[in-house]
Amino acid sequence: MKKGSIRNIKKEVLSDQWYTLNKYTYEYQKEDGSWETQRREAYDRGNGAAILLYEPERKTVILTRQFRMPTYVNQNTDGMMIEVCAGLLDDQDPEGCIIKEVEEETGFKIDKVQKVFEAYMSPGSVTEILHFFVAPYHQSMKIHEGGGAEDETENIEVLEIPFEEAMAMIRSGEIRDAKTIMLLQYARLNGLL
Ligand SMILES: Nc1nc2c(ncn2[C@@H]2O[C@H](COP(=O)(O)OP(=O)(O)O[C@H]3O[C@H](CO)[C@@H](O)[C@H](O)[C@@H]3O)[C@@H](O)[C@H]2O)c(=O)[nH]1
Ligand SMILES: [Mg+2]
Repeated sequence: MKKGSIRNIKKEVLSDQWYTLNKYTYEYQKEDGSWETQRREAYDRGNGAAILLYEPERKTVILTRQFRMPTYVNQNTDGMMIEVCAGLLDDQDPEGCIIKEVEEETGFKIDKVQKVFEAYMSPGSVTEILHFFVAPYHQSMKIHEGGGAEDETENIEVLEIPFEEAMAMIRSGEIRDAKTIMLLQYARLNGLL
């Protein structure tokens, strides 16, 4: 039977600039009960929240387009990514965070969101848990242009796209952000649109 317990955990900070890269050394108990020493690096940038805004009558969704440097250095020619609205929690609760993030990034003022699931997005290397939400929107909720917080260099473009077109963009590879694919597929599976 798998034991899977660990002991003697030691943490070493490798980098602590914008976010934190830690290296953990620990003993891991194997199936036969013996202990082996393992080393793993874990990138800690806190937890996050993401949301699909959808308009049931017009069958559209709100997505964002922004430059993502880590993708630019790995096969994404112009570094631009089409994503659902998302942000880091900092010290907020996931629901409060996503409502604020929606207003900053998309310019929509919403007050009700539905949590649909949460997920570790890259469990071998990143500590983050991402909280996933959906919420209907309407043009009357638009209070400004969006684009990201004034003090952050986000330069976010807000897109309103027919749901079917967004699904086709997954197939064509124009959308290849995991959280966005997960929420669009949730919408399809649950008949939101
Ligand atoms: N100066 C500086 N700024 C940074 C750095 N890394 C990120 N930023 C800035 O930090 C801000 C974070 O913006 P949020 O909207 O809060 O987060 P996010 O980057 O959109 O994160 C969302 O997407 C991620 C990628 O899918 C998710 O990992 C995350 O949970 C969240 O959903 C952005 O303005 C970004 O440019 C850095 O190394 N240096
Ligand atoms: Mg964001």
